[in-house]
Amino acid sequence: MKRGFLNSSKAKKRPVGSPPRETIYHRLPIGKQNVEVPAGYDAKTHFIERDPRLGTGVGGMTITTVPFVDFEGYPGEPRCECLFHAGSKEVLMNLPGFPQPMQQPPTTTFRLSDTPGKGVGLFATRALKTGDLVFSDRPLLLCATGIPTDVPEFFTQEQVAQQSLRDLEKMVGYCVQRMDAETKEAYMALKNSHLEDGSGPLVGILRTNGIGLEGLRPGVTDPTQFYSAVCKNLSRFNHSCSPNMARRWDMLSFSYQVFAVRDIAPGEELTYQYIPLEIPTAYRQELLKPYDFTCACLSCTDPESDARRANLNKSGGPSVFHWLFNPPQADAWLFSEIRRQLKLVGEEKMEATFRYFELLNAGFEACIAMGDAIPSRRSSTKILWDCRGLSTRILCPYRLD
Ligand SMILES: C[S@@+](CC[C@H](N)C(=O)[O-])C[C@H]1O[C@@H](n2cnc3c(N)ncnc32)[C@H](O)[C@@H]1O
Repeated sequence: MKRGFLNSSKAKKRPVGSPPRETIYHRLPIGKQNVEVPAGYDAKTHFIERDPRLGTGVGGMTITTVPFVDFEGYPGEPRCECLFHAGSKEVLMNLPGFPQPMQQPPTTTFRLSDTPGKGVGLFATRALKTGDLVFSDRPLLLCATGIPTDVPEFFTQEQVAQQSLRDLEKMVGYCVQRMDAETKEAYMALKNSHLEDGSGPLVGILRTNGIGLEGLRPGVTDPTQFYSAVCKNLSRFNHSCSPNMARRWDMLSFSYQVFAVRDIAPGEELTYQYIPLEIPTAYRQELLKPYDFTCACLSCTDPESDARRANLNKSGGPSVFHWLFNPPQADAWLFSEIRRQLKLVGEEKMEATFRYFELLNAGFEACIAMGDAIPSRRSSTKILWDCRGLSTRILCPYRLD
């Protein structure tokens, strides 16, 4: 065959009689796959590697390292290899005071250790209090998602997906090549649960360990167009549907900060959520499939758990607005309803969820609305106490800004 034929416009035309491809395949495959893609369709995404002090330029993607220049005054700060969409680098360059060093707790809080049936996990080395900073982690790799793949029209959906995996492997490869030996070793040591679905080895690690990151693309709201961050320690957390950790992204230090959402005893496993927690068990197990394990946490094995979570997730939960207007309720209703729901949060251990954050704030507002600024005057001490300890420090895990 003539060289370059597969990339010619003639070759890209759909053969007569073949069905048109209606939608672009966005979901990457999981499980066992064996999809053949004709050779010759290499990634054509254009990216540039520029002087680290310069921006991305118009329309292009950039491979760069963050912090961009020597991190004066903070030697030894880890570096993150980034594949940036156009505009993301400028977000950081225009951030007053960027970059800042990562905040760390005064003493070590965790160790990595093998966990039966789960691989490596994190364990507390000392007692941790609700709201404590457990560690900060700058990603090893921050990879753009939703990168378009240029394929001929006659490719099936499965072939499009396979080709985008190949293109991504190539681009992650460029980033990994730039890592220093230690960072590369840490990346390659991470778990890969995508061994048979057509992902290459680097993309397999990205898909197993990547954490969605938004806030770096001004004006872009499509979640498939954000970033995936792979971290040295954060990516070692095992999942629980009742996690004891929550994370927030700190743009200035370009790192995730991890907090305890309840008191933790020395030796306890530290866990966080890979998926939303307010949904029923069967749905959670479905969403966990790409990670290739069945969750056997206390909630997943308790037949009463779904009912409790459904009760918590009901719309029109207790709020000052509801108490006043919708329809008006007695004072006692607001506090008793907040307490009833907080009890459910406690039973289900869902302190890492946005629902808990909302309930604490509802309690806080209720105390103010009823003139109860001094906690001991009503039996709302616990609510106020939790508010001060938690909601000021922990942001919703889904809202990273
Ligand atoms: C992000 S990694 C977590 C760290 C991993 N355990 C390791 O050895 O590096 C995700 C992988 O950990 C394992 N895992 C996480 N949570 C688990 C759980 N609750 N039960 C069993 N395996 C789990 C699965 O193999 C999953 O693909």
